[in-house]
Amino acid sequence: MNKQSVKDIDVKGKVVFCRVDFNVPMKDGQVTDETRIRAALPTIQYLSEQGAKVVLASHLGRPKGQVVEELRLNAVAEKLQELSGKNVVKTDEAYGDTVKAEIAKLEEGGVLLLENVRFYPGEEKNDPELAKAFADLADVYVNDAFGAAHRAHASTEGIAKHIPAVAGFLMEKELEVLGKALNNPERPFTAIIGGAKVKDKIGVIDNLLNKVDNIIIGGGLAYTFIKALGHDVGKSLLEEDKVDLAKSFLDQAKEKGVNFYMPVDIVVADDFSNDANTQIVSIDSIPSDWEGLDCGPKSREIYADVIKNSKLVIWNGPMGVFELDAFAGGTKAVAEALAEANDTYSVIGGGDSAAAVEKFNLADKMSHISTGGGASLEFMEGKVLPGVLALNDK
Ligand SMILES: Nc1ncnc2c1ncn2[C@@H]1O[C@H](COP(=O)(O)OP(=O)(O)OP(=O)(O)O)[C@@H](O)[C@H]1O
Ligand SMILES: O=C(O)[C@H](O)COP(=O)(O)O
Repeated sequence: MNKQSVKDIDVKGKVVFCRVDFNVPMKDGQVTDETRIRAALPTIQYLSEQGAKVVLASHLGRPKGQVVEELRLNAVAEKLQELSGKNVVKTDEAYGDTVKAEIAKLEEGGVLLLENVRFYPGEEKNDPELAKAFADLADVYVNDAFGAAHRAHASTEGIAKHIPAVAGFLMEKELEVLGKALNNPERPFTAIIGGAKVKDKIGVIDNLLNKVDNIIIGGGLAYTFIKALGHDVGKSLLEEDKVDLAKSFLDQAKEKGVNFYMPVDIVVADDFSNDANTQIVSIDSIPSDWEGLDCGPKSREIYADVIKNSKLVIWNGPMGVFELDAFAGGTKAVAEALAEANDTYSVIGGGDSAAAVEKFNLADKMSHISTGGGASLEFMEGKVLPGVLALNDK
């Protein structure tokens, strides 16, 4: 990496604004997967041991510039305290005089977590004033939020214009491992894209079509493609205004010789719950009152075959609503195929995909579990991540 890291600077006695990605899955106010918090610990511990005053900043969810009570970082602070064994001070704001006063009370090695930075409209707009307000809290900026490095926001990019800016250990490790896989990828190279953030992910496919040999589409994303083939999708997740784009991807895949795999059968349900009535239907027979929540057994077999014949697989986004056992089969089948494919280098990206692999106890069978979802995808597409670009060169 040609960017400076925490090892290149002296942080003793300095206030370090450390951007982390604590955008973790939550349920009923509790953190349900702590992978991203654990992943940030080496940098936090190091800064603390070096005598820095560690001010952590993160987003959680998409509160769209407003305070959303359920998206406060209090539960995250508690989890961090438990995992790090350090007292973690939590502020209810992310900048300003009250925060400054709390930072002034921190001892060397102390750790403080700011409130969700996305409670402020300026964060996602990369507002220079907000970036300056963040910078005013600290002497040094450390970016360890690989998962948010594809966003040019005030706490991931703007702040780096004001104070010395370096990478944390997690950021370094992610760039190194993913960079190795990407430069000269082993082939066949397969991308598996699923999940629910259709708008985010559909654009990524455009670039991947120039890189990979196989694309597997699953999860909520699949229905926009099923619609593009001219089939009705009932009540399934659908991004109507992306149907034409999906169509064009199918054409491009043909032109470029990329094998494009979509579900051939679907588990549909009459309700979004474990107790729903379900049936397995082919993609041209989704009943109008039902919604597709998982891929069916035939699709799973096809996907497993492609995976086992690949040398490099990147996987982002679950194949179905894996949180509900009734719709976890497709995601589990993909995870198992990856676990069994000994000759395949597997890169898992995305909070939910990582959580799924954990849930099936297969995490240690994967080659690399990235803490980045969209970030790992954009990196693998070959894009320069703004959060990385903004850091000081070596
Ligand atoms: N068919 C479907 N209908 C509705 N939701 C689905 C469907 N399939 C999967 N999902 C949901 O998609 C969610 C995950 O989507 P998401 O795009 O956030 O993936 P991710 O792996 O977390 O990636 P990222 O970190 O980039 O967000 C899960 O909560 C899952 O229940
Ligand atoms: O979960 C992620 O991929 C990162 O935390 C970024 O979140 P975002 O997609 O809401 O920007």
